[in-house]
Order: sequence, then structure tokens, then C-alpha cells
Amino acid sequence: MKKIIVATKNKGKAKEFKEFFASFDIQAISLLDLPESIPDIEETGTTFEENAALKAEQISERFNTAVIADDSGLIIDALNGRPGLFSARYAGEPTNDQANIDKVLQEMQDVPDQDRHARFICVLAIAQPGEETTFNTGYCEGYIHRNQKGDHGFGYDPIFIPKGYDVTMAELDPDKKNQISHRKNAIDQLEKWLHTL
Ligand SMILES: O=P(O)(O)OP(=O)(O)OP(=O)(O)OC[C@H]1O[C@@H](n2cnc3c(O)ncnc32)[C@H](O)[C@@H]1O
Ligand SMILES: [Mg+2]
Repeated sequence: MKKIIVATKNKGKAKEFKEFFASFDIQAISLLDLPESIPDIEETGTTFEENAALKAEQISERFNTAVIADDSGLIIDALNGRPGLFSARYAGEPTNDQANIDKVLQEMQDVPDQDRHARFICVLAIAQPGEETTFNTGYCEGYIHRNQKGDHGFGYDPIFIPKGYDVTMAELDPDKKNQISHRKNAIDQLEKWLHTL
């Protein structure tokens, strides 16, 4: 089976990449699967692209092979785009999904229903030895719910209601999330490239 390294230490992301790539007969190997421990990559970029490139390029250089990285986050209109680039560390470091959810819900407390629009973004970077890094972006539109519901998925899924649904992303079956998510929409753009692997 063909293999590709996905430069993430996020368990939830890693699971989704494995599911997506299995349908192309490709095994996704995350940084959590490697026998050696990989130092954390500092996400010092000022855009999702820069952070995705930092992760993909550093791991590609280390293993001299093609690597995919994902920099993603939640963009909330009523919070002027926050948590945005800082989605992982919104309530401080180390990353804590529950603390991040609590902070968003608290900040959104007085925001009326019609102003609760938000979107997930996923920027994928592909770094390959001797080639320019390439980028693909996917979005998923929706709303921030008033409380958290559901145990599937990860991160902000329990407070995000995708547009056209009346349940949170964390209440959806994981296969359903994988049909509509920002990550799915970004990975769809890689289809041709995945076939060349
Ligand atoms: O950098 P890596 O190691 O990939 O893992 P990370 O969790 O730090 O990932 P990011 O830097 O890209 O931060 C993205 C944050 O946005 C959130 N997020 C991203 N995709 C999500 C999804 O599909 N559902 C819910 N939350 C998501 C998630 O909580 C992450 O903490
Ligand atoms: Mg990160």
C-alpha cells in the first residue's frame, strides 16, 4: 500500500486523514505513528498557509519525502474572525479543546441567533523534495450553537452546526462529517495528485 506522512500530532485530524486516504488506497502516517518522537513545530506564521508550510516543509526535509500538513481553525464573524489562526491555543497553552469551547461560548453569550455565522477553514500544504510547496483550501460554513452537544469529532465540533443541519458536527456520524467538512473540501482538490503517488 502507498504511504504518505501527514505532519500532524492531532489525533482527531490524523483519524480523518486515515479515513480519507484509505479510499485512495493510501496509508496516512501521522507524527503520532512514528517510532521516534518529533519535536513540536512552532507555528509562528501569520497565515494558515505559512503555518501549514512550516509543518509540511520541516517534516519533508527531515524524512526527504512528500509530506502533507493541515493548518485549520474556526473563524467566527461576531468575534472578528477569532479564534482563527489561534484556534488551537485560544484559551492558552497547552491546547485544551474544552477550555477553547468554554471561551468561545462565553464570548458568544450575548450574540443573537442571526449573528452567529462561522466557518471552519482547512489549508493543506504539500511539501516535496526539490519542489515548491503547494496549497489547497477548504471551508465549511455554519453557526455557533449556544451550548455543546455530541461526542464525535474533535476540537470545536460540539459547538458548530453546519449550514443546512440542526445538529452539531459532533453529533453527526463521523462518515457524514467527512462528506461535508472543510478538510474533505480541501482534500477533494488533491484527488489528481493523490493518484500520481
Ligand atoms: O498542528 P497540528 O499538529 O496538526 O494539530 P493542531 O491541533 O495544533 O492543529 P492546528 O494547529 O491546525 O489548529 C487547529 C485547531 O482548530 C480546531 N479544528 C481544526 N479542524 C477542526 C475540525 O475538523 N473540527 C473541530 N475543530 C477543528 C482544532 O481544535 C485545532 O485545535
Ligand atoms: Mg498546531
